[in-house]
Amino acid sequence: MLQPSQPIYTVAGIRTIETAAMPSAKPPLMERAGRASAEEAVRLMIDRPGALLIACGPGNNGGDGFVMARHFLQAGRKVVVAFSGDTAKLPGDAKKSWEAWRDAGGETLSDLPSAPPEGWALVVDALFGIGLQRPINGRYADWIRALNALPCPRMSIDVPSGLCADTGRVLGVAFKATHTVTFIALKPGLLTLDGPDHCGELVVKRLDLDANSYLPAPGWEVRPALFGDQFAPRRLNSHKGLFGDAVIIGGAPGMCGAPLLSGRAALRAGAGRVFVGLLDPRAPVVDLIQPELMLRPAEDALSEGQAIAIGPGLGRDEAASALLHRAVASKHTLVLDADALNLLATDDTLAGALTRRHAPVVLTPHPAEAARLLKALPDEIQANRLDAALKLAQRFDAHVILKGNGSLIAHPDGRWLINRSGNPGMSAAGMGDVLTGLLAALLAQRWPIEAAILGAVHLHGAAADLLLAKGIGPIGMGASELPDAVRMLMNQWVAQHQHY
Ligand SMILES: NC(=O)C1=CN([C@@H]2O[C@H](COP(=O)(O)OP(=O)(O)OC[C@H]3O[C@@H](n4cnc5c(N)ncnc54)[C@H](O)[C@@H]3O)[C@@H](O)[C@H]2O)[C@H](O)CC1
Ligand SMILES: [K+]
Repeated sequence: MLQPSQPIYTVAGIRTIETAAMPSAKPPLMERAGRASAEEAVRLMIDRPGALLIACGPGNNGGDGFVMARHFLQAGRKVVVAFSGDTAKLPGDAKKSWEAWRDAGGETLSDLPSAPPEGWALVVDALFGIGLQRPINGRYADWIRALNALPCPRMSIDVPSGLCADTGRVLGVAFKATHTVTFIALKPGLLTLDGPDHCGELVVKRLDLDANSYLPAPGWEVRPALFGDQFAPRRLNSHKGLFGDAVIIGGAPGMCGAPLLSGRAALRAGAGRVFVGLLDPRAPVVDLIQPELMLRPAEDALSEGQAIAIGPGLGRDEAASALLHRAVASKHTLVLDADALNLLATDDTLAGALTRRHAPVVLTPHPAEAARLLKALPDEIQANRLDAALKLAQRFDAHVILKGNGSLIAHPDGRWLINRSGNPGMSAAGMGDVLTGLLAALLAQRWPIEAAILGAVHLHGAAADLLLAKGIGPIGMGASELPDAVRMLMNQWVAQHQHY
């Protein structure tokens, strides 16, 4: 009997269902995938009595669809299968699945049928999975457009058809799922670029982890425990020196807002002191909204602090370049953002000096800055974000945060992960400045470099998610609203931390 699947736990909006203990002689992988898909579909159809439509493709993704259809047929549900290929050309397992569907009395239509009067209970995309090789066009594209227009839940098997499982790019046209059941492990393309817009609610079915065709996209499962003692409660016998000095440097004439945003964020994320070095000779000597910030002429701020973030509103003139050279020559942990990245992109001596440093460096480019650094076009960066992030990490021997939907973190040794927090409310001016400030604050508090990077990126997005949950955004969410939400999250995590 088909039972609806029950979530074991939800992390960052992704439910992961551990497959119930399998009989010793495990059924073939496709059987397990098709059944797992059917169990998920039952959950989606609980209050929807109508028929189920499954569109099958020419490969094993289609095979999963035939297995799923057979389970529904044997459970007595009305199920319609559309398959426009040649069953004789189906690959091995998929052919067997189709034959089992046929032998169970299932019929296969060669075109998409029109919806019954009561509408479909659910439509299932079993057209293409990880085997998509080229942009989808012709009849499959017509099917996808027609399915996307249907007013009912839409479920994808493994990968929304038309989405590249590696990069999150849409090849031609892509199925817009309300739910995606992916197998064995998350694929990077489900988590970055256009993946999240096409997956809907994402469920990972581990299927007993048989063929690990993809490395799990690490880092998507971000939980306080990842940060170890960083969230241990503060000792009573504390003083601000214990929480470090963060330094933000930027603020060329007319661009002081950016470093002030970074500085304020650094305060909210717990730095003991925050120095903001401003290039503009007419810059204010105090931030009247946040007088805790210690404003300094930029060249004086360089000698402060444990961690220096340089770039917000820095500008690209001689003075900015000279400051950047001094920062790179320093022994500090360094965060390069915004104009510091643009200067780096055109200054090979800086690049050389960067790779000779001992203290860690973090680059925080958005796609256009990454394109300048790699002498590429922004579209090329977005075409394979993971590749671009890894290339930057290697080229500059630095840790990299490639910002955007599903921000990518790449380390110089080639390890990488994708952040799952955040939402379109972050598409607003100043959000990058806030991230830079968060990073400087965690580094100033002597977080290990990888925890600081993951912490800053995750908290940045999680703060935006918290604001969204309160009805603030996505329209009009302001960068200066994030730091208070970050502070709330960090203190919640401290409260959750085991005290003994
Ligand atoms: N690997 C695993 O761990 C599991 C895989 N399963 C399922 O199998 C698919 C992958 O199957 P595969 O046959 O490799 O690829 P697809 O089914 O995605 O399709 C390939 C099929 O489609 C043709 N094709 C590719 N691009 C196009 C295009 N643009 N237009 C037309 N035709 C195209 C190609 O020639 C092939 O014929 C995986 O996603 C899972 O769903 C298991 O069942 C579970 C574990
Ligand atoms: K699919």
